[in-house]
Amino acid sequence: MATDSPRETIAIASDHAGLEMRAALKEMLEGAGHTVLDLGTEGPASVDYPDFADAVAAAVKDGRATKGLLVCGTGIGISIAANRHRHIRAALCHSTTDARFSRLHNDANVLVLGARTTGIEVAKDCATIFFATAFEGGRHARRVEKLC
Ligand SMILES: O=C[C@H](O)[C@H](O)[C@H](O)COP(=O)(O)O
Repeated sequence: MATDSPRETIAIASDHAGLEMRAALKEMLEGAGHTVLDLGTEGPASVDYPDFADAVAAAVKDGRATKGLLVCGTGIGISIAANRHRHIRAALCHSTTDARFSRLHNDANVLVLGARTTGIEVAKDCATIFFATAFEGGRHARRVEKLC
């Protein structure tokens, strides 16, 4: 399997539903040597997931982060919001296979997880694989260019 540089600067954010999963993934990613830019939410109060997708998209756009990680209840709403930004390719992943191919074939730059639909151990494995796998390029590059 092709792998990226093992170090990324990752902008992470979640709504209230993703708070605990985000905290666990932050700890894991920092332990693996990545730099994490944590963009909230700060506490358990109910918030709106588009605001957090927008915050991560902005960090990727202005270079504060090389990739992103978003969590909401299902991962669906925050994926929809993130993918409204033309420079974002957000992949909602439920398995390590999703995570691997989202990088290999789609050059996804934001990993999305659902805290109410995916267990924490699968989520950690998805994050490990996503941030360690390089884009394959070749025929996939032509297709990704058409997304912009
Ligand atoms: O796609 C949306 C997300 O799953 C949200 O996390 C979810 O809708 C939040 O629901 P609630 O406000 O009932 O916690």
